[in-house]
Amino acid sequence: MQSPDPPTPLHVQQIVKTYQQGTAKVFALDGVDQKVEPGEFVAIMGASGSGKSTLLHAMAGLIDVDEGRVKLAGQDLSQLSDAALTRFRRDNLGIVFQAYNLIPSLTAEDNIRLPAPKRMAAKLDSIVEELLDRLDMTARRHHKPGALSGGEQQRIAIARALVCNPTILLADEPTGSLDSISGTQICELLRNLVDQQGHSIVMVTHEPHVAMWADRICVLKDGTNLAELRTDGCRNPQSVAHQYQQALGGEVAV
Ligand SMILES: Nc1ncnc2c1ncn2[C@@H]1O[C@H](COP(=O)(O)OP(=O)(O)OP(=O)(O)O)[C@@H](O)[C@H]1O
Repeated sequence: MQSPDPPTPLHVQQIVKTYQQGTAKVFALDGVDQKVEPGEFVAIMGASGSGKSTLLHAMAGLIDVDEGRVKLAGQDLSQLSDAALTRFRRDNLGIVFQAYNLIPSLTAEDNIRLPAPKRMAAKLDSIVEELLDRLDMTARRHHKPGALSGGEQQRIAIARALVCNPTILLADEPTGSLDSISGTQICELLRNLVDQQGHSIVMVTHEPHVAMWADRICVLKDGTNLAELRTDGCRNPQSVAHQYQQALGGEVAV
């Protein structure tokens, strides 16, 4: 018998999110759709204020939306209680931030272990070993974040995000605090997670040379889907910048 198809990792349907700014109501998201397939790497681009972070936070269930639905691994997040949502997020979602958000007093290895629930105890050692190896961080496992470079800290943050084997990895400007060499290494690492491990990734970035590592680029404008760009695996920042510029109808530096 054939095994059933895996559920769609992430399906965002017509989501609207407003904020009150003084007397004005701001539509941070105004009817956004997005579907991420298994093993797909999607970048979200857009000008400052276009809604990128709000979309990522809505995808992560970190904020409630006013309208529409966020389905993660087939589960409508609005149907879960707060406690159930917290558990569901831990088991199905990995999140990586620009600022790494590691606990300074814990070693690299203990930061990776942090999100794992008790029921994983028996297999946690081997999972952590494998993550340290896969992310080339075994030699640095006993160091605290303050003794690691930015790129190394981000590797540990990615390992921590993967420790529960999530359905999807969300990354908010993961290279934003890194020099270009470390940033490229993190992009290569994310790409390998998709190509070699079959992970699904959504990454917010405003940089064409980072977005080019994705399979597909969703361009937001004023909280709406403006365009979908395909990278076709050619890793060409000029081509991405050109398509992005055309979509926005303005100048974008590479
Ligand atoms: N907590 C909040 N309260 C009020 N307004 C908010 C809040 N968060 C976001 N906004 C507004 O929603 C809109 C979208 O913001 P968002 O941070 O999602 O944009 P962005 O594309 O991520 O921007 P940037 O690239 O500058 O980070 C902006 O107009 C912003 O001012």
